[in-house]
Amino acid sequence: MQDHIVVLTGAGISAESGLSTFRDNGGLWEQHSIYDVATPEAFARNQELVLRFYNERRRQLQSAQPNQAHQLLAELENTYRVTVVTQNVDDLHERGGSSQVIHLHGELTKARSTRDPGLVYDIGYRDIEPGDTCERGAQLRPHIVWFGEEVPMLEEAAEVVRTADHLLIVGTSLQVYPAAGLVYEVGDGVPITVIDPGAPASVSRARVIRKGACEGVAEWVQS
Ligand SMILES: CC(C)NC(=O)[C@H](Cc1c[nH]c2ccccc12)NC(=O)[C@H](CCCC/N=C(/NCCC(=O)O)S[C@H]1O[C@H](COP(=O)(O)OP(=O)(O)OC[C@H]2O[C@@H](n3cnc4c(N)ncnc43)[C@H](O)[C@@H]2O)[C@@H](O)[C@H]1O)NC(=O)OCc1ccccc1
Repeated sequence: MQDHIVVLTGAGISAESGLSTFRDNGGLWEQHSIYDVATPEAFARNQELVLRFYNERRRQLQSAQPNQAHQLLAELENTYRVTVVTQNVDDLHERGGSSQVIHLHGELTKARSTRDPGLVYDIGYRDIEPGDTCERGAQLRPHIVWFGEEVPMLEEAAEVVRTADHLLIVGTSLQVYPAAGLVYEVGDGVPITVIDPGAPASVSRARVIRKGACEGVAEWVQS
């Protein structure tokens, strides 16, 4: 039975693809307040501003490419069972070749109905405009988990982490919950590796590789 490698990723793994992280200097949350662009209240207050924020990020994503870290994780599937649990809303894991990706916080390339959350549409890199509606005439919104909103994939992700033979954590500050709490679901004695140049100190007994994702994942794969 192949070992099961679970990879928990954050914005840091896409930094070397040119996508800005959230908390680093010049990060997204420096340019925009979470409360103006990433909460249901913000959407109710100023739909146009929120849609523009995600349209800009979707356009940025269209010109971004998966990097060596994304590709190396995909190649691991030749030898191991690999599941990626990501906080990222970009599609770079899939474009890098990963086949098992759980998006905890949604996907930029999808939209959903504001009336019926079950109505989800693939929109590629198209903009969502005020007046764009679902098949029942309700405004569309980004298929993203905003702050204060439930994380529907949480239990499925926790189940995956519980079955890990190795937990690899790449490019996340582990400051957003309940996603950050997933590291505590790993089985006793299961090896944990953190790859992050500014590694958060919070993951006890983890092996830490203080390097960027591309160099760090390459080093880990060789080890
Ligand atoms: C700010 C934080 C304290 N707040 C929260 O966690 C809140 C509130 C909360 C809940 N429980 C708590 C417990 C304690 C405290 C607070 C809370 N959580 C919520 O609101 C969650 C929802 C949270 C999800 C929000 N959506 C996102 N994303 C989509 C949007 C969007 O993308 O626009 S979160 C978003 O921010 C997070 C950013 O974190 P990272 O990805 O780690 O990025 P960051 O910039 O922080 O770090 C980058 C790292 O990379 C490293 N790095 C840099 N360069 C490189 C490099 N080259 N290579 C490798 N690494 C690198 C850096 O060193 C750094 O370590 C990601 O999760 C990302 O998805 N919902 C909820 O609790 O709902 C209730 C509920 C329950 C049931 C029913 C109804 C309601």
